[in-house]
Amino acid sequence: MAGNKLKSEKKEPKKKKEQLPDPSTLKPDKEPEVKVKELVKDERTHKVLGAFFLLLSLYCFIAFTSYLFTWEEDFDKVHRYSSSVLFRHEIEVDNLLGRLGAFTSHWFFFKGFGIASYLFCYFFFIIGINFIVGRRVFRFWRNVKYIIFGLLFISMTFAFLTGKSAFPWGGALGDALNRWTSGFLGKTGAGLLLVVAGLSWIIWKFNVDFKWPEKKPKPVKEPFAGFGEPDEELEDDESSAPFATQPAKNNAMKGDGSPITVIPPVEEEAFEQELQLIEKEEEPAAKSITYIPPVPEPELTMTVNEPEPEPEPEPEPEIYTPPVPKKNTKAEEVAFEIKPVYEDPTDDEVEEIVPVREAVPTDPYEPTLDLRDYKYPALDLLENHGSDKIVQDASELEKNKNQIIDTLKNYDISIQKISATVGPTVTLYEIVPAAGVRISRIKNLEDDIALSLSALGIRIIAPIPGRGTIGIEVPNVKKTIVSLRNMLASDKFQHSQMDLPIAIGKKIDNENFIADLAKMPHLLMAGATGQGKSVGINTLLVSLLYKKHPSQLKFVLVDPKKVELSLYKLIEKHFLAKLPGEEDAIITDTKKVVHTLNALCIEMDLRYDLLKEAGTRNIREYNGKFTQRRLNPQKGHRYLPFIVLVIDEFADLIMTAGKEVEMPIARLAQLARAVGIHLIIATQRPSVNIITGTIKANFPARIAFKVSSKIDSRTILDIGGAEQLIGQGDMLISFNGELVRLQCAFVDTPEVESVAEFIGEQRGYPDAFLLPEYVDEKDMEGKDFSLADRDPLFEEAARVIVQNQQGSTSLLQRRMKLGYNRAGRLMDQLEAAGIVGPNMGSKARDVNVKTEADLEEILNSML
Ligand SMILES: Nc1ncnc2c1ncn2[C@@H]1O[C@H](COP(=O)(O)OP(=O)(O)OP(=O)(O)O)[C@@H](O)[C@H]1O
Repeated sequence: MAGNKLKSEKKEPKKKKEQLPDPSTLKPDKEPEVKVKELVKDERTHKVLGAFFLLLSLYCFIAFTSYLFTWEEDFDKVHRYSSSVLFRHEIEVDNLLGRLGAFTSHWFFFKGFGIASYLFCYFFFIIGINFIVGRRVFRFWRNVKYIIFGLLFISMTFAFLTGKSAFPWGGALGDALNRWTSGFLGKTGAGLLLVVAGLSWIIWKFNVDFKWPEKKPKPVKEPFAGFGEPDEELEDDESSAPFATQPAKNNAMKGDGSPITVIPPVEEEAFEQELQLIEKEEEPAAKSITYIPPVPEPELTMTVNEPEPEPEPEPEPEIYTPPVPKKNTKAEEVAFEIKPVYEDPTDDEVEEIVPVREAVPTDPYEPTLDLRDYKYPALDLLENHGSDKIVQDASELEKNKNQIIDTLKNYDISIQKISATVGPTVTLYEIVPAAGVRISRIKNLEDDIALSLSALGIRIIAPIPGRGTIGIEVPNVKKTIVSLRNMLASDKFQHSQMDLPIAIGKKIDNENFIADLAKMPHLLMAGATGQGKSVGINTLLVSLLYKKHPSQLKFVLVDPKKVELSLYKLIEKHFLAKLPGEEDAIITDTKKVVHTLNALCIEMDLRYDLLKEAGTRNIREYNGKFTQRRLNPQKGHRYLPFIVLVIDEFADLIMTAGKEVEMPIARLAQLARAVGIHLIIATQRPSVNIITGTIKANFPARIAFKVSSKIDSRTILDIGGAEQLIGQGDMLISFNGELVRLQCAFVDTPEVESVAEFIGEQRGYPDAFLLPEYVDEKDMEGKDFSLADRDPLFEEAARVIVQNQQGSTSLLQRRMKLGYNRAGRLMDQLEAAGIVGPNMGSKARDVNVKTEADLEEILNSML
């Protein structure tokens, strides 16, 4: 490099001399082209344009509004002189924005679109905002379509309704449309056309649900025999009416009216078999071919492991559809079968009961029916970044091999055999040393070998575990980008039955490294800035989005840097979880992070209670039982989605909140795996005060991108090596006791954006998934026993206790989604109010109030 530099410096004066005779001719040609391009791309140009459009929008708005009041006075002047009014100083107009305002408004209102002209203010506004913010806050083409429809529809409607009014309500366009349509269809026909167009738009936009009012089925007790008393609230739920079955509580809360049903326990089906099958995962063996180059020494052969055959003209499925249990269709069939019975009842009460008994046992709960129309993102939303074909340069291989042999020879180390495996970023040379050579000697020569190969990022693995060889990894001159698209298209990912499959990257032998986050069960990522952490996080998140349904997975995203995860805001109503009452689902504020982590701990405790009550050991067994309808939603049971907590900059949090953050994270990391809560934590600074012993002990799976020192590498991986990586997604993953070098799959921000947009545009839940409420201990201090300062949930808690006649704190926790401390405090307040008796150790407290009527009296007297 330095040599090159010197050469070019030396040459420069010569060049100048040659060009002296005609220096001016080239300049004017080149410069403007570069400048215009740069100018168009320049962020500042966008901001200036943004400001211009916003002002234009405001200008039009003021001019139009002023026109509404001054049009009569200004009409003659503007109409008579047309555009020349702009240049006649003697003409005075009343419009607030002078002659230009009067002329523009006249032009838009009278000659154009009437009152619909306000849509232009909106149009300029959205362009302005998009330019200023620097991304598509408003979707341009969609808005253009709405605006064109609005201009036609509103102008014609106003022209139709206002008839011969002097004010140009519909403008020239509205009048013309109205005249033509009324002539063609008649006045009534034109009116009907407008009504139909208006209604069609409303239906299209809001997907209005037309439901015939249904009769309320009489409460039925028998089908619930296995569950105890049915809940009033559920009986009243109208969405359950057609089949006289009850929606599961969590589905009902999400309110999409899907006929998801709660039914009595059924006999165990072959469901368990299905769950067991999920465990199996086949790993296609990497093929290898042998290539023997002309080696001078007789014993030395060289083996090149060919990359796995290209994901051949892979029949890429247009839309990836994960295996949804066939039971889906079954549920629908049942629904259709039942309907006729319900429509034609001779005796309402009897007919309504029958379907419940018949339909129930065959209809397993299917969480994906919450959003039954949900479409998984298609692979073509992602890009192919170059070909995934690994470039093998035979001369480069030969040269490196000879250099390794020579270097070792210089230190009197002879070898028996050398082979090479070419990966996407590095080539692994495996050496079998001659008998009697000590491995530590080769290891100590790491730097010398690196120097002689004049390459950065040499890593020596001595010995390669389980192979009896010594590995030397040398970076390839030409690296290959591993596209996430190709990894997601691979059979291994497509047919994976893992709970939370994540496509991480490619191994040196070109095999896809796809792992199950649920088994990891948490992941710690570290890497110096700019080495590929953010891309890595996106890769993991996008993999999960391609495989999971919104009902099965929720993300809690913590982004102290505020920009890295903001793209995922679009999927808030599908995949994000947040605290009740929070506006933003993506958490950027440290205080809120502490609350969210504690809320997650509460969710974890609640889930453990549910698991315990269901007699299950983990989320899989629990959800299995729930889908088989063996758990009663009225007792607080619900389908549990996996929750993945992602923290993009952990160091930042520890610096600002220290123990407050560390404690809940350590708790979650220790306990949350069984209840389906998994953590992905990334940090730029892997120092020991950030990645403490407690944290490390609970994150067995760790990823290191390039770090700045060997110490950092040791902190994260317990071994050096990550400082030798070459950046741009080159990484080491320590998982299952193995250390593997991978090239991280690459997904670019626009790809993530289009996946998020694709999901965000679909119908979602009414809100993000709500985590349990967390009340800061400090906020509640001193309020414990004072009835005047009762907890806001006091009355609700009292009702829960009296309805169930069970004075148990864990009942309050489960039913009201509360943490242990708050539930305990509520119980103390209930005791102070005489509603429950004193604490009786492990037994539930006595409930002193026997009926709800008595309770209401007590509550009223406390007001
Ligand atoms: N897997 C990859 N394959 C190819 N190039 C990559 C890969 N990962 C990252 N890069 C390149 O490296 C650049 C920096 O990556 P990224 O933004 O993920 O770094 P980072 O570690 O998150 O940095 P920071 O901590 O400053 O946010 C990317 O813009 C991209 O060009």
